[in-house]
Amino acid sequence: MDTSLKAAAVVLDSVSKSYGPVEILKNVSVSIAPGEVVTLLGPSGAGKSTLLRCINHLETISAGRIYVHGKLIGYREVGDTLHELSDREISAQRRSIGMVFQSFNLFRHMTVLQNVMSGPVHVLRTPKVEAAALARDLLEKVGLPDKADRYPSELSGGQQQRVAIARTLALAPSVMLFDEPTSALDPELSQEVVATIRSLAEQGYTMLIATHEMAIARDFADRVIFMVHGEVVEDVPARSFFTTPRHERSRQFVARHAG
Ligand SMILES: Nc1ncnc2c1ncn2[C@@H]1O[C@H](COP(=O)(O)OP(=O)(O)OP(=O)(O)O)[C@@H](O)[C@H]1O
Repeated sequence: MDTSLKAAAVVLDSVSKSYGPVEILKNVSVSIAPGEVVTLLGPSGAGKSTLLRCINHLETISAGRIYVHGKLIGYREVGDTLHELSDREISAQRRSIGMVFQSFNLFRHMTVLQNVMSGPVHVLRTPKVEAAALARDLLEKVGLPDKADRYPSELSGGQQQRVAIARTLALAPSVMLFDEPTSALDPELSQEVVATIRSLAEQGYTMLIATHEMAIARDFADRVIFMVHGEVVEDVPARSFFTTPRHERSRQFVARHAG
């Protein structure tokens, strides 16, 4: 394995993904360094969600390789042959990759605290007292220290998404993937979630964020990867994507979304 591959947090090496005859990701190669914050932009249907879902093996890729911190995702390589990992091994890999979804996915029958501690207790077998202390720290981190005993239905959408972020952090992921984390929220609540993501960025988390929220891309992301029809059209520092987009499609996208 070459050293750049080992040093990167996430590597997609010539990844393709098809559903039947339709190619959704086309030969995508991307590398993300530890601590980097990368936004994935592109029109609806570009393949952003699919790309994120391939990284934690929620989707099986059709060709190429994906590595997270040097570990091949979903497979074991023996010579030139790939052998699929067992469900157990795949679950273990997923644990190190946090994913935050558009729809929060909280357990409705559990309190906020129980939601955040559920991963450590059930997945990592952390003792409950320790898991509760960790969960309280994380609720503090996402700005919700006073909501521990509430149920998700008692919170705003923005607060629920911040609980979902705390729950993902509870498994101490080495990489965080966000799939449209603000698109179910109205603009004011989106801003709370953006502020939480910004604070994680400042703390050095490695993050790949598919979003239509330009504030994330423009204000604190390091890089923008712009996709159209399953292909990476631009992979550039965030600032230059907005000031000097290179491709016609990027120019149109910036004009439409970034005012
Ligand atoms: N399970 C599936 N079977 C067949 N086609 C699929 C499946 N999942 C996604 N697709 C197709 O793959 C393409 C990319 O979808 P994807 O959700 O990854 O795009 P996206 O860039 O995230 O879009 P959006 O911004 O609207 O969320 C779309 O044309 C979609 O219809």
